[in-house]
Amino acid sequence: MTTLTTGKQYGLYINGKWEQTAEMMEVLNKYNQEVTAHISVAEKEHVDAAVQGAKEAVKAPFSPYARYEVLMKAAQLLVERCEEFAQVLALEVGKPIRESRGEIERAAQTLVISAEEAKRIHGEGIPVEAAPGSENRMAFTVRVPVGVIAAITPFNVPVNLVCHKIGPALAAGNSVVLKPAEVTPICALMLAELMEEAGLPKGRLQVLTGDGAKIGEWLLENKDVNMFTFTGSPRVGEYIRSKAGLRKVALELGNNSATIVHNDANIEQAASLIAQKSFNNAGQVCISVQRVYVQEDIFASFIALLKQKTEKLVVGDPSDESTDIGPMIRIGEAERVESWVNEAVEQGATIALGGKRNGALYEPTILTHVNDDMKVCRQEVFGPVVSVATYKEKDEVIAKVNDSDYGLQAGLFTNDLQFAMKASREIEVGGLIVNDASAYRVDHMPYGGVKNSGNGKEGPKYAIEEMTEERIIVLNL
Ligand SMILES: NC(=O)c1ccc[n+]([C@@H]2O[C@H](COP(=O)([O-])OP(=O)(O)OC[C@H]3O[C@@H](n4cnc5c(N)ncnc54)[C@H](O)[C@@H]3O)[C@@H](O)[C@H]2O)c1
Ligand SMILES: O=C[C@H](O)CS(=O)(=O)O
Repeated sequence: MTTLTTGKQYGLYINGKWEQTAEMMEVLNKYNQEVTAHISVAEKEHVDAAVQGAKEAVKAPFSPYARYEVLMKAAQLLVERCEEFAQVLALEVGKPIRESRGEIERAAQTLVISAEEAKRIHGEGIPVEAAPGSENRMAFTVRVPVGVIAAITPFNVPVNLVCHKIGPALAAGNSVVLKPAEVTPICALMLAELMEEAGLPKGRLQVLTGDGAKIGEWLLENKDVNMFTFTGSPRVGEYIRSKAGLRKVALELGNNSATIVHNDANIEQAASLIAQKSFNNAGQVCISVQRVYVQEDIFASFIALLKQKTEKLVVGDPSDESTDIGPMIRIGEAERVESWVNEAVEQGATIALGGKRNGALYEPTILTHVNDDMKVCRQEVFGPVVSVATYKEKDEVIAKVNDSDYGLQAGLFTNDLQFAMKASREIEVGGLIVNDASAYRVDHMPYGGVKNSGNGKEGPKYAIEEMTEERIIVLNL
């Protein structure tokens, strides 16, 4: 197998072999909607073979240092092939080429961090001798792999979010059965090829493509899967949790991220960062800024700056070096966003900028005069739309941010240390970003939400904790 070029047909990656199926599925170029490649469609027998192979592979020795070497080598290969991967991302996601390169650079870092963590997995001494009657005992814990991990990933960041699953899972000594999003599967298949070249033992990584709901169901039915790690929509996440039984489940789900701009903030900086972080990847980022709350004294000047900066963003062909915003993942998704904006306008919102659609391209859109119950505020837009509302008091805005089913990350621009500390105590999120927008992430930080945004943390160190079991060893001396 080589990399994506138009017309290519991809197989499933099972037990180190590429297997093409009779039924194939189209992968579209998201900018021109042309068929660019075909992927294989896994059936139940393929799912079971992949899980069985993963279960066998986990029994073979694979030392922490060997895991470190494989992951470091994979990171190096990814850096060398950055351009090739980025071109594929631009095609299959519609992600602008400069942003695509950024994703590949981050993914390589995620693999490096995972490699480093492979050498640091450790337990602790437990002073059991402190208990009466246990004077002659000693104890310590070790962390052991959970076994076979099913990793199910979304379309929007298909290289780095796959690396956030396979990196820590392999570093911890597990096997992985990966099910990438059906609309953006090619990069995951290329990653499997790269892992093999980096020396990953056969069977440690299996990749299944095809119908997400069917493969998901067969994975859930297979009792040899020990853990599910899922990134995607709350609807599917909740379903997986309901069917996984007593097995481990880690969920990274959606958000309708809020960012506060207080009247003492650097408004220029806030407007620049919010303009950038509301519209990256056409707003299809789980921590993308969706709700902005601006202190009412500075509303007019903030909106003027935000418009000025957003107007400069170039919408168009993701392969073009000058493009800032490419197409959404499907024309239907752009139509949904258009209908939500139109509905908000009917309910009293004003379009300060944008609001127009051309196929899958939706212009970066700023809404004002919104209320918290409009879909564009209450639900996850997952598109290039930001809604700006005002507030008077600190308690009021904290309550507004918290009036959400979600809680992944939030942003706060302020120079008031007391406010920043109050917000860090009271805002219900997995991460609060002070003097930046909600969409800040580096790959070694703990990352994950509360409420309907999920549970469990990613970032290799934290994911490894989820992907291992703590076992206590007690010595009776
Ligand atoms: N919190 C995070 O880190 C994070 C990161 C990226 C995306 N997301 C969220 O992902 C969503 C967008 O991604 P999406 O549209 O690809 O999500 P999605 O839930 O539609 O799909 C995610 C994955 O689940 C698979 N799937 C679909 N039905 C399934 C089923 N019944 N059982 C098992 N798997 C099934 C899909 O094929 C895909 O691989 C947004 O809500 C976004 O916020 C969250
Ligand atoms: O879509 C959500 C992603 O987790 C954000 S990031 O690409 O990891 O920064």
